[in-house]
Amino acid sequence: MSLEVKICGLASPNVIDAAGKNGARWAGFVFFPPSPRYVDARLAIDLAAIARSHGMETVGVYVNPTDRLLDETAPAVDWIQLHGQETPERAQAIRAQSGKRLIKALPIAEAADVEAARTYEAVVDMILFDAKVQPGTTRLPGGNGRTFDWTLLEGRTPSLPWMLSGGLDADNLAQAVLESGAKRVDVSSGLEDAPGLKSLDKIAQFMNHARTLGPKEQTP
Ligand SMILES: O=C(O)c1ccccc1N[C@@H]1O[C@H](COP(=O)(O)O)[C@@H](O)[C@H]1O
Repeated sequence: MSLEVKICGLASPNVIDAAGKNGARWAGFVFFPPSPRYVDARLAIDLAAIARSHGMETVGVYVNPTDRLLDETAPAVDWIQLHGQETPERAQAIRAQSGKRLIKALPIAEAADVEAARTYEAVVDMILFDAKVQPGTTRLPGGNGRTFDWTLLEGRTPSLPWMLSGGLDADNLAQAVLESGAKRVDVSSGLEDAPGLKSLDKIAQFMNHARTLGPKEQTP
């Protein structure tokens, strides 16, 4: 079993085919309109059918979502990734209402940021450690291609499954896994030729590297 990979910001059938054929576990759809990777509910439902036909699980990426958005996109989504300022209470309510598995993204710049994972341990199924962005430098809380100091995760990771993201690509993947100890990774802009435009070659190259890394058994 190689490293488990989520490829995020998928918006067309050929890219989903490439992710599936190359062995990605998760296909991510971004439901945040300012993103160049945004897809609406209707498109996501069609794309989810393709992803599932490859055996992939689907992840909806949300930033402080309304209940209405969660309901509209529900058929496309196996996992909900919360990438905004959702509190543990809000995460718990979304999990109870949707019946789906939850991923909470946490922005990381220093050791104290990693500790925030503890407050979500009882209410989500997975933590995603992503790079913290400086306020005012981008409209997006994720998908910015920025890395953080991966050694910050050493000895501080939560008891529940967690995933690493933030600026990963084929060139830095091995180092990121070595320094962080990640068994699961999430990648988006590092597989693009332009914002929102995934490269089939970059997907294949990244997945080739991922196959040489990671744990020997599948995780929950
Ligand atoms: O990709 C986006 O546009 C996006 C928008 C809003 C919230 C999250 C988003 N993407 C997530 O950001 C991380 C890191 O992405 P990258 O590899 O640094 O480009 C990843 O979890 C995406 O799911």
